Amino acid sequence: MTTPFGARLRAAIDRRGPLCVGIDPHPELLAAWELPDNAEGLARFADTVVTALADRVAVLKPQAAFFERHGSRGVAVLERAVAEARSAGALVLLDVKRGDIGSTVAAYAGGYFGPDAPLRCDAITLSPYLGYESLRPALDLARADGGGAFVLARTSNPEGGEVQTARTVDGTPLAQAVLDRLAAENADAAPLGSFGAVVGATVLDPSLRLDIGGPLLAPGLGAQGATAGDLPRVFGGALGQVLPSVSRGVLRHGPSAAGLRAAADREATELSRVLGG
Ligand SMILES: O=c1ccn([C@@H]2O[C@H](COP(=O)(O)O)[C@@H](O)[C@H]2O)c(=O)[nH]1
Repeated sequence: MTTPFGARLRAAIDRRGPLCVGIDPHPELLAAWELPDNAEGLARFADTVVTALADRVAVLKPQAAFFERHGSRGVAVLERAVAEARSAGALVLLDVKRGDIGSTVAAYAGGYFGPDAPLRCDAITLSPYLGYESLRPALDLARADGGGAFVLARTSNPEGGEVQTARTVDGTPLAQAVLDRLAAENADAAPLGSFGAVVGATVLDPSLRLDIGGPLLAPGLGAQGATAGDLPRVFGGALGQVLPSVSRGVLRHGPSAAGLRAAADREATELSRVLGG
């Protein structure tokens, strides 16, 4: 991939609107779609979402956990879904939240970035809570491959604040320290940096400086209670960098492709109204 992820994401949002839809095959959703809770059900679920949405939303975000719980057959389904979504025109952000010591992070990253990577995708999620620099091998590999990463800063779950509002040795709140590192990562990138932060749409923390020069993935809409109308308050002047993410709020409108498309279109219209573009 020669064009950096940030530029490809900006172009996709300009073309298709600011929406990321998650592919989260929860057991409850498989049941609601009358699919078996096994690799076969998973494959039909993923295929339905990719066929319905990969040609219209900017980003699809498979949640790896729901595939990995089915073992190697689930991971094979994930590999196919990622490849098919990308070839149908969506950017794929694989939600794996990897984080470890640097040498292990390098091994993880080799699975996602590089021409021969089995799960080659456009971007992944990373957890910086073993120390931001432990992520360096993944950030470097992503950059070299024209890929990107979204690093957890202030997550949408209520427990996140226990850790993320704690202060570093120099007194900076941990989430802010992550955001500051990402701003440095994106220095000089235009029109949008390739290294984003995860900041939940459920979180209201006006003290956070969100101007990182890269995208802000905002999960928490729909099932976790946030609405599009909350985004201006949560993101303030950084609203133009926000990539809202919805999983169950769209997926519960399946299994028909028409139902999924209508739900995604409603979300995109509402988000475009709030975010502009
Ligand atoms: O802070 C975070 C980071 C990631 N997620 C993931 O996003 C989706 C949310 O699903 P919904 O059904 O829209 O609630 C899920 O895959 C999470 O693991 C998050 O929610 N919050």
